Amino acid sequence: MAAVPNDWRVQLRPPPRDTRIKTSDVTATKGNEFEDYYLKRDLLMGIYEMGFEHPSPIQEAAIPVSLAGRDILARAKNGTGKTGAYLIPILERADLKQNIASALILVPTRELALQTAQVCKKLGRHIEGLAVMVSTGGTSLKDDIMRFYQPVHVLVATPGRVLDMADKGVCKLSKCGMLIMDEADKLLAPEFTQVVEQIIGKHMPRDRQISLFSATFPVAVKGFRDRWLRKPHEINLMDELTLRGITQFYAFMEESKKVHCLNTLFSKLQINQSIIFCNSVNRVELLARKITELGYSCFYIHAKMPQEQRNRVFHDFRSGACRNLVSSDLFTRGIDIQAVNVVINFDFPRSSETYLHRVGRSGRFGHRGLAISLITYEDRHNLYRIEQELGTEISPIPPLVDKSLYCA
Ligand SMILES: Nc1ncnc2c1ncn2[C@@H]1O[C@H](COP(=O)(O)OP(=O)(O)OP(=O)(O)O)[C@@H](O)[C@H]1O
Repeated sequence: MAAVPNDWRVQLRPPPRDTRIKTSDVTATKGNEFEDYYLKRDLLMGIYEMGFEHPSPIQEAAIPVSLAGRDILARAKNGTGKTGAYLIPILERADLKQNIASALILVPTRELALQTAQVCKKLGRHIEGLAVMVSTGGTSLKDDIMRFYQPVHVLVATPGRVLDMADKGVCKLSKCGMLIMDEADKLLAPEFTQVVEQIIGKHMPRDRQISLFSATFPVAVKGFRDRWLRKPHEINLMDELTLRGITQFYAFMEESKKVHCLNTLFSKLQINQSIIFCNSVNRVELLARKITELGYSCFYIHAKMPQEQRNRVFHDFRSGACRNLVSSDLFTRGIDIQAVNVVINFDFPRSSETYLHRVGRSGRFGHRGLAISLITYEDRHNLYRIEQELGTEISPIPPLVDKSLYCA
């Protein structure tokens, strides 16, 4: 019997369908299909096998423009599919005939680099010969150098290591015509800007496409945009700032009562997985110890831990080995763990950007989530300011939190 054009779809092995309710942050689409973008079949296969049935709003807005080669400045809410929005065009356009990188994806943390590379490999799993490489600080320089002698088509990296490799002449970016800056505003914070500008100015070809993605674009981004982007196509899908599916509460208390309060939250809430944020490395370790003493399972992670240990914690938490993770702002951006339904600000963040990215670790892809901030007298002005800046309401926590607000 002659093959019907669509029979390749029958052979696909997508994950079980996600039947949970989703908010309009991801469902309010124009009705496009991935097939509308004329993507190669082996890429489409990877997309469907990820369980992506239709493009999300940011994917609809960014994919066609990016395929056309234009610079992009895209702002969309946390967890609404920005990674796919930039990876799909890259995978479509990467030149597999040359053995040096066609695309560079810069991200601010090593864990996010690993996660992004994993998604890239999964989306591209049917693309024959595709080589995706991760290059970050905290790993052996020698191994990285050896790896660069192998073919690489898509490079996911943190800025410092890639500049080091490019300066040494090991990482060749002369034909790298696509640059993505994910969590772009973080990459343009003082500690990164110069490094990023050197990568572009010294090592990338003049004819390059630069795309910036984030949920937050403070004014600091403007200078960079004016210097490096050429008539960027601007996308802003943030008519309101916080995610629709996330319910936000605060609990007012003295500093000394916070651990007791956390204990109560653990016993009362239905936590699938939680991330608990502290404002310093010391406080992360102290709190993790206290939670363990209370008898709850808990991992912790921060940037001062050895990289191997960080990787292990990230991997084990992601695979569900532990219910709670205490973290510094290392995990504030980009980390995508679908099982996290509760975020707790044990320490209240100082900026509205940090608040937004932290609470966005729950409620991924339009699902429901709960964000609870423990507020002391000193935090009261901050709470008010952040509420104003985000135009959102953070209410006092009720004695009983309705489970339907944050459980599937
Ligand atoms: N079209 C789609 N259909 C179904 N699920 C999707 C689709 N696109 C992305 N997802 C899923 O949604 C989740 C969030 O996506 P992603 O991590 O790309 O969000 P993001 O916008 O980059 O978030 P953040 O701003 O926090 O970095 C992921 O688990 C991803 O697999």
